[in-house]
Amino acid sequence: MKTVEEHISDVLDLVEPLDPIELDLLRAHGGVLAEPVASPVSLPRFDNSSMDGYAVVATDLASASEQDPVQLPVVADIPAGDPSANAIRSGYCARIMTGAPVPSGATAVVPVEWTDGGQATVAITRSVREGNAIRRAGEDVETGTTVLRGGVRLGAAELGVLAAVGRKSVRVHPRPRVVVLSTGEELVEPGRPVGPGQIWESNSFMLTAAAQDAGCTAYRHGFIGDDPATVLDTLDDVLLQADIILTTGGVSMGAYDVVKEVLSRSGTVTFDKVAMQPGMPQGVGTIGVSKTPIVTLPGNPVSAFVSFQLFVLPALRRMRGLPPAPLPTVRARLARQVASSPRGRRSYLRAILEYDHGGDDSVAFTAFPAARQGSHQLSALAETNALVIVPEQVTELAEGSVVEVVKLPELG
Ligand SMILES: Nc1nc2c(c(=O)[nH]1)N[C@H]1C(S)=C(S)[C@@H](COP(=O)(O)OP(=O)(O)OC[C@H]3O[C@@H](n4cnc5c(N)ncnc54)[C@H](O)[C@@H]3O)O[C@H]1N2
Ligand code: MOO
Repeated sequence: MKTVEEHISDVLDLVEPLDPIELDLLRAHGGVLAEPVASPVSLPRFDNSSMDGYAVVATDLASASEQDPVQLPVVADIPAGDPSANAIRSGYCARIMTGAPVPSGATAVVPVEWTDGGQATVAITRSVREGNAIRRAGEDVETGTTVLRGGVRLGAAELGVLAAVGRKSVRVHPRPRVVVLSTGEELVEPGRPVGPGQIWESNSFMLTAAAQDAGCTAYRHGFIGDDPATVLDTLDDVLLQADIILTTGGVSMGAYDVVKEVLSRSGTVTFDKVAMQPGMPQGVGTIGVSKTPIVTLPGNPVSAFVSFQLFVLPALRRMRGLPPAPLPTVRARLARQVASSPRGRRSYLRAILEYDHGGDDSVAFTAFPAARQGSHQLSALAETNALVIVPEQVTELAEGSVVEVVKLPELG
């Protein structure tokens, strides 16, 4: 059997960062920057006031006090955005608002709270240090400084920085387009009646959402039956809209395992058993002249979910221009025993992971494995936030054992 690591590496080998495109800022949100961005200007661009008050020559106020305020004539009124070149000299002041350019000659700004708020002349009751309440040009960013390096994910703060340095658009690796297609003759659209032997389709909803959570644009193509010609035609149809295709079902040993049958004849997909539980039957390769990557996940819902987290997520990260890191793991103490795990396969047990600050050693988490661990038992998955790893050669674990645990992505 193939190891988990071998399969991770085979899936990763199929993908590369998507070619960068220029996108307006809000469309670039969630994308990964494909260029370093330097600021063409200083930030702040000009000396400006950080408070509403009066621009003064600080030395004029050396003697100012509550009892003996200094009176100054107000020779200008400077709102934010004022384009005029204001100036003051000793013995005068200008009323100024937050963000307004400091007039030449001024050496400090006195907040309005230290004054009587006068408009023709103002009485100032406190002295002020040089530079008070003045934000100097370039003290945030100097012209030419790199404000964002290539490879960063564009979230709220990054978009703010880009706009602040005047960028309208940037080059980003776009969100990968993921098409999700499930197969199975037994499947019925939720909301429709189910007949004997039929079940409501769930994998494609789950994986489409998982791909969206992973920063992709995901399309739920839905599901198709087990007719090889239809599967082939459908794959042909979705090729154009996909950077990567995910299928579920039809990859094990059954007489009607249609994905395996069709893709064994066309494309480069190889099918293997991976030494893990759940998620043993897996396939990966490319299809079409475009050599679109395709990952064929097993049909059991828990198997499909776990396989997505282990194999597909790192590949999606690489396509987005990020390092293809796996999900993080932590060490945790088992809150209950694991009675059995198949020898020779690595188990990923669905579990609730809790931070345990009362721990008396370096293990700061406790893992509560779900009671229902079947590949079909989706309800247990819905309550969990982690996967306990039981190594290939371990067949049981006592309560209290320290284990490695994969943290599943948190909802954003
Ligand atoms: N003789 C063998 N049988 C099986 C083996 C094996 O090695 N030898 N492997 C088992 C394992 S492990 C898995 S996992 C499954 C994988 O089977 P397929 O990928 O071929 O999936 P299906 O047979 O189509 O479906 C399996 C199971 O999941 C349900 N299913 C499928 N698609 C959906 C969907 N979109 N939404 C909800 N549920 C779905 C389906 O009804 C089946 O119950 O094979 C084992 N068998
Ligand atoms: O290995 Mo299959 O993926 O559990 O049920």
